[in-house]
Amino acid sequence: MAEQSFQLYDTTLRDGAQQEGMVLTVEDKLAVARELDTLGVGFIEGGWPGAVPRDTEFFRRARTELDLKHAVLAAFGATRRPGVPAPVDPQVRALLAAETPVITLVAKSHTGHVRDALRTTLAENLSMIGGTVRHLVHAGRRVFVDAEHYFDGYQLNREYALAVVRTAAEAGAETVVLCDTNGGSLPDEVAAVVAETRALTGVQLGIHCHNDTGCAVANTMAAIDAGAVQAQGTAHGYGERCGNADLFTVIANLVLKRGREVVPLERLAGLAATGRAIAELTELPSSAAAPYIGESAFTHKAGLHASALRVDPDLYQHTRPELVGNAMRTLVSDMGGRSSIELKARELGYDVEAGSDEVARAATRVKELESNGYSFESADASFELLLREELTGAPRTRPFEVESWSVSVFGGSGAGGPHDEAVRTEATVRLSVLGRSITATGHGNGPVNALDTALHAALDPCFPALARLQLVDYRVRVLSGETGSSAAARVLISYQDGNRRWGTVGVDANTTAASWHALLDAVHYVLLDDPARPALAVGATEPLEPFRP
Ligand SMILES: CC(=O)SCCNC(=O)CCNC(=O)[C@H](O)C(C)(C)COP(=O)(O)OP(=O)(O)OC[C@H]1O[C@@H](n2cnc3c(N)ncnc32)[C@H](O)[C@@H]1OP(=O)(O)O
Ligand SMILES: CC(=O)C(=O)O
Repeated sequence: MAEQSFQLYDTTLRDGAQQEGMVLTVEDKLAVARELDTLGVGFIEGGWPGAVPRDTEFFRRARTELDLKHAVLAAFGATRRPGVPAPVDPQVRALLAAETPVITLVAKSHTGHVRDALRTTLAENLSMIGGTVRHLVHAGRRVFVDAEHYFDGYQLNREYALAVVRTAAEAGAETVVLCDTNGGSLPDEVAAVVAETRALTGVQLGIHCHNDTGCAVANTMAAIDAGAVQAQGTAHGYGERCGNADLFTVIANLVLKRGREVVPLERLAGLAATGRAIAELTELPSSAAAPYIGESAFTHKAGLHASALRVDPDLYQHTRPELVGNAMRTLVSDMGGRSSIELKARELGYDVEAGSDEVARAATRVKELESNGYSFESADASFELLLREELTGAPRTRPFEVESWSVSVFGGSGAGGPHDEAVRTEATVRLSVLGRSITATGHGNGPVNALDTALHAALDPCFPALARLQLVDYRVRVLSGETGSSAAARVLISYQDGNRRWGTVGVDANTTAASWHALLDAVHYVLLDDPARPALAVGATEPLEPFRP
C-alpha cells in the first residue's frame, strides 16, 4: 500500500535547472514533468513565474498541456520585497497568476542574510514572510515555505531561525522546508537540528539539501529519520554547484531500505527508465555510478565477486536490480576468472558451466590477450567472437576472406591544419565472398572512416544485415610502456546496431591495422547469426547458396 502522507517534492525544473550546462526549453520542461508524474512524485516545482520568462510560459502552457495524474504543480518565488505590500508586489502577483495549487516561497532564516543580502530588519523579514503566506493562503493556495540557509542560520541565531518557522506556520504554511542552501552540513548536524526544530515548534517540516559535502542524500535521509515529512530533491541530483539531493536515490532508499512505500513498487520498477528519459531530455550525461539506476550500479568486474554472484546475486548486491528497473551485468577483463566468463556467457545467451574446459580456455585467452593490450570490458562483440571459437572448438568461421586492404592519404593544398579540405583519405579492400573476388573503394575523413565505407561498399550488397551497422565512436590508446609486448595501439570501436550498442577491440603495432581488426570483428559479429547469408553476390547472376558455417 503506497504511503500517501509523505511528500515527495521534485524541484528538477527549478533548482535542478540552476545546474551549469542545463538549458531546458518549455517543451523539455513539460516532458520532464510528465516523466516525474509517471514516476509518482507528489509535487513538481515548475520554476519561478514572473522572474524567468520561460517559467512563466511553462505554467501558462501547463494549464492546457499537462494532464498530471498524480502530481500537483508548484510555483516557486520569493516573499514580498521589503516595504512592499504582498498584494501589489509584482513577483507575488506573478505567483498567483501561475494558477498552481501550490506555491513555494523562499524566505530568509539566517540573520546575516536578512541584514546583508536583503538589507532589511529582522522584524520586517518576519513580516514579509507572514504577510506573503497569509495573502497566498487567503487566495486559496497551499503554501510551502523554503527556509533558506536554515542550518547555518540555526547555528548563528537559533531563536530567529525558529521564529521564521513559527511565523510561516502561524500564517498558514502547510510545511516549512529546512534548507541546507550552502550544502555544508553533515548528517548528524541535520538530524539534530530537524529533531530540535520539530520538538520546539511542532510544525510539519520538510528538507531541502545541497550536495557540497557529498552528503545531500544522507542529510535528507537523516532529516526524514528525524521527522521531516517532505523530501525535496531533483532527478539525478541536478542543481547549482554540486547539485541537490538525488530524489531518485532518496525514493529508492525510502522504499527499499526504510520500507516506506512513497511510490508503489510497480512505479519504482520504472525508476531507471525515468532516469534515462530525463537524461535524454536534459542532454546531460548521467553518471554510470549513480546509485540504483546507474549503468554500473549492478555491474561486476572482479573475479571473486563473479564467483560468489554465480551462487547467489545477493552476495555482492545490496538489493535486486529489477526492483528499480536496472539489470546485473558482468564485465570481462583480466581481473576476472572462469566465473566471470560463465556469467558473461550466460548474459549473452550461452549455456555454459564454469568448470568446463571451454570456459577455462576462454578465461586464459582473455588474460593473455589483455596482457598484450586488449581490453574486452567495452568490447563485448570481440569477446563473443572469442567465446564462440572456444565453444565450437574451431577457428572463427568466416563468411568472407580478406585478400588485401590499403589506405592512402592525399596531401592538401599545403595550407595544412585540421580543416584543410584538400586532405583526402581513400581505402581499398579486396575480399573474397564464397570464392568470388570483390574490390571496393571508400573515402572518408580519416583511415577508419574510409575503411568502414569501403567495407560497407564491398559487403552490404551481399549481406544486407550490415547496412544497419553504424559506427558511433572510435577511441585509440597508445600502449607504449603499458604492456611488455610490441603492440603499440589499442583501438576500441562502438557501434549502434538497431537499438543495441556494442563494441569491438583491435590491437596492433600499427594504429590503422588495429582499427582494421576492430572493424572486421564488427562485421563478423553482425554476421554470426545472420540467417540471410549472401543473397546475391556482386556479379553473380543466380542467388548464391546460403552460407553454412
Ligand atoms: C537558494 C535559491 O536557490 S533561491 C532561488 C534562486 N533563483 C534565482 O535567483 C533565479 C531567478 N532569479 C531572477 O530571475 C532574478 O534574480 C530576480 C527576477 C528574482 C530578481 O532580479 P533583480 O530584480 O534584477 O534583482 P537581483 O537578481 O539583482 O537581486 C535579487 C533581489 O532579490 C532580493 N531577495 C533575495 N532573497 C529574497 C527573499 N528571500 N525574499 C525577497 N527578496 C529577496 C535581493 O535582496 C535583491 O533585491 P534588490 O534588487 O533590492 O537588491
Ligand atoms: C530554496 C533553495 O533552493 C535553497 O535554499 O537551496
